[in-house]
Amino acid sequence: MKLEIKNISYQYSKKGRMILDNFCFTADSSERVGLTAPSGYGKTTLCKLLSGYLKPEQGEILLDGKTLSSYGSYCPVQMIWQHPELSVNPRFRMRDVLEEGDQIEERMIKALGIEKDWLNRFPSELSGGELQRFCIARALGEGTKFLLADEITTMLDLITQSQIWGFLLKEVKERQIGLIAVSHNRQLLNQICTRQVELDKQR
Ligand SMILES: Nc1ncnc2c1ncn2[C@@H]1O[C@H](COP(=O)(O)OP(=O)(O)OP(=O)(O)O)[C@@H](O)[C@H]1O
Repeated sequence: MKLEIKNISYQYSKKGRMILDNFCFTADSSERVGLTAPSGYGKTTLCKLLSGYLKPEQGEILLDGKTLSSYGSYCPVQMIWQHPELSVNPRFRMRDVLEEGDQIEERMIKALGIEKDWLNRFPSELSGGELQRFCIARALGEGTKFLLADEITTMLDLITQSQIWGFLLKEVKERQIGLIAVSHNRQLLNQICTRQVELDKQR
């Protein structure tokens, strides 16, 4: 599948800076693309546009030639955020957090090291690494075709980082899910990506 960004422009307010200005980009689901740029250049904004959280003022985003909204209620481009505690409903038990997504296979829960007992807890009763595992599972529903990983392991220790990336790489390769990974860690991107793209500062 092909994810295309055609001439996207975006600014948060009319008087604000153009975060993306006539920006174009294409990725195939066989690829793992590393997205780099200094802080504030618009990497997260681009991910939010790509996953439908923000609407572009100009331009379009197409998956295999069709707009994301034409794919129904589950967006095939899923985003995993840097701060898992901000991306889950604090009033939901973890079992319900998982159910917000598409159908999630039991084997993924196991492979991510999610323990049965955690399913009954609230987000505040888990560590950041434990919580991020749930966010990763939730983003990997059956209908996912592209995964956007925005600094998803920055706050985790090296062992947890390596477990999470080991799982993710295997999963995206086996299921032919395209990956766009945002990180300031070049070494990580060199290891996991098939190519890297530097986002330029727009005017
Ligand atoms: N909701 C918002 N309202 C107004 N401006 C915003 C909003 N969100 C982000 N911005 C601004 O948009 C610019 C791009 O932010 P973004 O988070 O996309 O950058 P980034 O490249 O991901 O940065 P970092 O590497 O620090 O995470 C920044 O100048 C930021 O202050």
